[in-house]
Amino acid sequence: MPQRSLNHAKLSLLLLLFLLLICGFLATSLASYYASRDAIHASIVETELPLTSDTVYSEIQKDLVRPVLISSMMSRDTFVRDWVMNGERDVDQMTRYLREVQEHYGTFTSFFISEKTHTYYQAKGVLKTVREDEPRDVWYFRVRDMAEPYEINVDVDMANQDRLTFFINYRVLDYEGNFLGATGVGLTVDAVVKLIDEYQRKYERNVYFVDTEGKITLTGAEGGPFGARTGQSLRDIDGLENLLSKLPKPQSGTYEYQEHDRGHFLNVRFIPELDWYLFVDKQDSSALAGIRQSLYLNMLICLLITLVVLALVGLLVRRYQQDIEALATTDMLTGLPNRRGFDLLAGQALREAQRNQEPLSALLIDIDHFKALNDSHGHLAGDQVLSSFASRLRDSLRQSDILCRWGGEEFIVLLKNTDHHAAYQLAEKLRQRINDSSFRFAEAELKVETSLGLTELRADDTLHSLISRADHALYRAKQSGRNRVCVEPAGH
Ligand SMILES: Nc1nc2c(ncn2[C@@H]2O[C@H](COP(=O)(O)OP(=O)(O)OP(=O)(O)O)[C@@H](O)[C@H]2O)c(=O)[nH]1
Repeated sequence: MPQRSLNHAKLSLLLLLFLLLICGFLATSLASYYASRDAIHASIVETELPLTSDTVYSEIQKDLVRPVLISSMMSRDTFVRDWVMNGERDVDQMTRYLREVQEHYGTFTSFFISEKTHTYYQAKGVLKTVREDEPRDVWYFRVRDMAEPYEINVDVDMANQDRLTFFINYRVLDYEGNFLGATGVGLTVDAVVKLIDEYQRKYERNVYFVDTEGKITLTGAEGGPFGARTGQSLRDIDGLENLLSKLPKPQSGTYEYQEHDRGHFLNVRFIPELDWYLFVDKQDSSALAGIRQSLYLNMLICLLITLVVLALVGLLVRRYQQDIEALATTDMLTGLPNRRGFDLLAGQALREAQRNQEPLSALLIDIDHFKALNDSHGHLAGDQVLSSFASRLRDSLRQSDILCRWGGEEFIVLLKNTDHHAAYQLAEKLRQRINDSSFRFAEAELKVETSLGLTELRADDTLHSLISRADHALYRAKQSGRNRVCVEPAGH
């Protein structure tokens, strides 16, 4: 096969291998990436987010249970009821009572509002008188009319610089069940804010509360989604269009939405005690960054493995190619180049000699009566003689000379930088040396003689014309009695 199509086949093989490996690696990497992505996605949507939401919810409930118990106890306290029924005479007694509750239980505020006088008592004394037409006092009249024993209300506390406070408003009844007023304690939302901050930090997600109208009611210290503040409506937050198209009004459930280019997972849960929704929001980049990174690492490793495999296969193919080429150009018996090998070497030697105008001689050497040697001593003996004969020729020549087995018992030598005079001397020396030596096979000492045909390269010679002249010289040597060197002059 010509060299070009060999190279082409080699390139095609490497390319095919590259495509196969890359496609295989890509397919497995992407399949495992998508499988892990789906698993992470499912675990976030089905487990993680609802779990965080449950945890925050139960923490809030826990924080609210204690004040509910304290308020319940206050509403059943006989001192409170007796004091009201006795005409609310000594304000200090009530103030002291409320102060005791506040200090002992560590609440933020404690209060009692009398139905009879509409007086608002708290730990520091009388705060004010509640009025039905005062929006801030609406809560009291709501509690008065409600059927349930208590409510949890999130409101600003007027007694404490209007700080956002959880109020437990308990109805107080006399021994016959008549409404006497409302009592209870208030807690600031600081504890809940801390809790939100802790969850946000720990789980890398955004936690905030939204009322039924979509207004943000409570966030961590750093604000709600994209730094939004309490009181801001979700509708006014840039980037939430996609969420609002899915969730125009807060509603419990799990949602996915895009904010600019980033994907989000969102869990919404209604908290009946507060009439608020708890939003737990996780950005998918933080969730999926890890597996995306391992996908890139995977692909890099695959690419490296592919390149290493290709390099190894390339090397192997080259080695095999070289071995095959060597086999195709070498004679197995003598280890000399064969005719094909000779053509490759001789062409270049001829071109060099002609270009540099240097002399070059061709010498054809043929063992005389080799058939007879084969016939009388066997083919193995013939082989042995051929192999040893080749070695002796090689030992008698220079490294730069080109020696090949021309076929059968015939050898050819190209003597570089050698004119026919010098070549003749060398040919004679070779012939003589062969004559004087013998070849050992088994117990026998075999002797052979050689005929040699010699010619010198002409400027217009081709390899073919050069060898033809040498062959002609050899023919003459054979014809004129063998065991001699004949020269074919370059002019013929
Ligand atoms: N043992 C052996 N014999 C070979 C090999 N190659 C060719 N021969 C034999 O060499 C012999 C060459 O015979 P011929 O071409 O008649 O030449 P010759 O007997 O040397 O006679 P002249 O060349 O005229 O002196 C043939 O019998 C071939 O079979 C080989 O690799 N090993």
